[in-house]
Amino acid sequence: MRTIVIAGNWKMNKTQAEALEFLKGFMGQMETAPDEREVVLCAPFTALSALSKHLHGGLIKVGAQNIHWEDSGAFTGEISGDMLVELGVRYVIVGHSERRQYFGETDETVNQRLQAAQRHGLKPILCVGETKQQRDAGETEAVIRQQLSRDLVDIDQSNLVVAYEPIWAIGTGDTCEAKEANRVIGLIRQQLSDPNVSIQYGGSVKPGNIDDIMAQPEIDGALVGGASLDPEGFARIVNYQ
Ligand SMILES: O=C(CO)COP(=O)(O)O
Repeated sequence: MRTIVIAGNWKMNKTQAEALEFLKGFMGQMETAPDEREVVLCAPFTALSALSKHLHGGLIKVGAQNIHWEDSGAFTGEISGDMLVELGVRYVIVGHSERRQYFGETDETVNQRLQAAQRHGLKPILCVGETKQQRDAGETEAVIRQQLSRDLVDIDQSNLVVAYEPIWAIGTGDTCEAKEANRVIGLIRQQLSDPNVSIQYGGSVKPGNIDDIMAQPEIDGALVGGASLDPEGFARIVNYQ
């Protein structure tokens, strides 16, 4: 059975105080959320502890945005699996295009981070997707095939979420057409050995397009950036029809 997973990626937004303020608005609107939808808030490291305390193991899960592959050591600025687990974290985003683009993340380090997440019992959300240039050159399928084949070496697919995030659709308002996202996600599914992996779409998901996206048969959820910062908007996304 494929689980529906709707995750907010707050990126480098919200102080601890702002995260708690968000929860106040968000929780009030979540009472009617269908039980079978997994809802995750992927917050900055500094807000994880406060979020976990307020959510104490309820319907909404806490996620991080990165994890180092070693358990400890001389890795200035990094964070380990043990540190995340201690804070009540359940999910972790790995290989987001912003980390690949700005922080030198490679398929090899993405694979190592995925392995570390699984070793610590965290569910990784692996992000894959093509640039505009690659799409225009007709390379979408090849790029994604290569990312998956390298990122997923020795990864247990029964504890994994994949997010298809076309880079040209991130933060641009230029959402990938729902049918096209469905097509690419279908291709991603063909490359996975476990048919039950949840595959999300990410890239300019908004309250106004979530219903269309979630109506697609291959799409099992969404990874939401900007629109997850607003409690009412994100509640509307979680409560898609
Ligand atoms: O990068 C994203 C989620 O990880 C998508 O961001 P936006 O929803 O702001 O386009």
